[in-house]
Amino acid sequence: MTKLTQSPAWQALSQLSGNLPHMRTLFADNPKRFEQLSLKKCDLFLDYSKNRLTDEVLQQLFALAKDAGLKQKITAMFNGDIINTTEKRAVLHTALRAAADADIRVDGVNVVPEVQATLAKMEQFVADVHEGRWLGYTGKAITDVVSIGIGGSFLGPKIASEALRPYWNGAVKCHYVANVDATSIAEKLKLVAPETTLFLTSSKSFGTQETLTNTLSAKAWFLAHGGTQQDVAKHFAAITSNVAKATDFGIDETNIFPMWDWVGGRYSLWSAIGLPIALLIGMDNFRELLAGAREMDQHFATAPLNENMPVIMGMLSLWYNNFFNAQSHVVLTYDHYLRGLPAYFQQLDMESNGKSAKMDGSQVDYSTGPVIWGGEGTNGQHAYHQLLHQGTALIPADFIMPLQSHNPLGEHHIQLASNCFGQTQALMQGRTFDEAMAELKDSKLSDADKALIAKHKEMAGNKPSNTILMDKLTPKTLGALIALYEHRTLVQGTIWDINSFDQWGVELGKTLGNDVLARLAADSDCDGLDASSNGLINAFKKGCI
Ligand SMILES: O=P(O)(O)OC[C@H]1O[C@H](O)[C@H](O)[C@@H](O)[C@@H]1O
Repeated sequence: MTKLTQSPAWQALSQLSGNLPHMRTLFADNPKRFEQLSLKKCDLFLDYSKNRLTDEVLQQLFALAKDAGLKQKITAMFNGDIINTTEKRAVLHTALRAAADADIRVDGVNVVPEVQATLAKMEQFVADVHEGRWLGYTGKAITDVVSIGIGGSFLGPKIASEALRPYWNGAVKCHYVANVDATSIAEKLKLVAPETTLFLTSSKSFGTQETLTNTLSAKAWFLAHGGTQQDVAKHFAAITSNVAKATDFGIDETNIFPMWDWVGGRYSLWSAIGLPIALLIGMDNFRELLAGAREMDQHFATAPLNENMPVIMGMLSLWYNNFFNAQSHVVLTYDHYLRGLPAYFQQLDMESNGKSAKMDGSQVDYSTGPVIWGGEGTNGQHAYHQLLHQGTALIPADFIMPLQSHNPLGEHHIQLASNCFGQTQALMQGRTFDEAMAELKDSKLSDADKALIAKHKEMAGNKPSNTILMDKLTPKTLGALIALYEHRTLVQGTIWDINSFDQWGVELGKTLGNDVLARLAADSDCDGLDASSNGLINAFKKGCI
């Protein structure tokens, strides 16, 4: 057993997990449960009362966090200490949204002035595009931006853009290309004209196969459709920490926006990687997004553990993962604009906490990051919610809903809210056999059939959920919400003693992909790998099955 699983708090939680009253009882026994187990911070309201929680459980969860040195880890992150130890890097996405006069040092140098200078460069660029000063090769203003990137250099900007649709100012359209599948870029290029299109390549490393291939194809298309080599500087820009590679590739140095090795890809939408967002919503709104995240940072850095929203959410999810064998966690957004958020949180959390080596290299003997998945409500209610209610797996859920809609229309929003709250209630209380029988009272079924159907209608309930509310979805509330989930990830990674900021598994995939590429391109048949891989590669080379 490891130090963690032997710790008194872990042992106590293990005991408590088997001896808890049903949540129905917890609510019936304490009329103040909602007031006591909810909090409002940074324009977000968290109701965590529908969880398998007692005061004792909470105390032990916070004791576990304290023993794991969570407070110290939070401070170390904000200070720019090298907490990404396998890559020897600081983890400072928080510096990207820090106050302009903050002093955050990496290797003794304050990084905030560089961040502010980049924001100023973004501001100028966005203004030039919006106000028609940035002209294409025929002298026309830019109407379309094609943003090329993948992973952290794609999903954050795409999802945030989608979420902030009501704030688009209409100056430009933005199209995202990630997949190396040619269909992805081919379909986008059908929508744009070379003389009015700006290509933005987002790649921290400027070495990612998909992104470079898509950028090369974009450039070839540009040159084949009227643009010349001299015109490239008017139509291609990049965001990268590898300026040399980007200039070698042919991007004009003045069109390069910097990022830094202390920003992880999946934490980078706050940097110039967020340029497509700024082009859609304007720089003032982009700064609001940063301000929302900054507020959450201040809260996370200063609030005591038991009043700290990311800590509470992180510890609750860990409670189910480690003590109830919950292998997945579902995020359900009751807002169409937030429909992409589950996929973004999936990347954020699973790439961060999908680890099994501890910081010292030894293996964990407890489960770590769960599968994160989800979708928008109410759609999921007519599909996978069935399994949430009656399946054999315990799946804790986060429900997220703004109280005011950007599209107030008839009864839509009140119905949406009724579904959201109704689902959390159903998950918590379930339905007893007697209740199911009572519902069947007036049916014409025989008593035996009534009893049989009641067995199928019976639901254990006691299924945990959090509900996160905000007045309205704005750049600021979105910033706070995303930062909340970022910090929740750190909380769990700290308790599990894993590095939430590297991604060696993803990198193995990249390396093997390159090896296979060489074999696919070779003249001779492949026979050097396992029989399955040889067979698949040779089938591709033949071009038919
Ligand atoms: O921004 P890039 O260097 O092109 O990297 C794009 C992505 O590559 C890999 O998949 C990493 O695991 C991601 O974290 C990263 O965001």
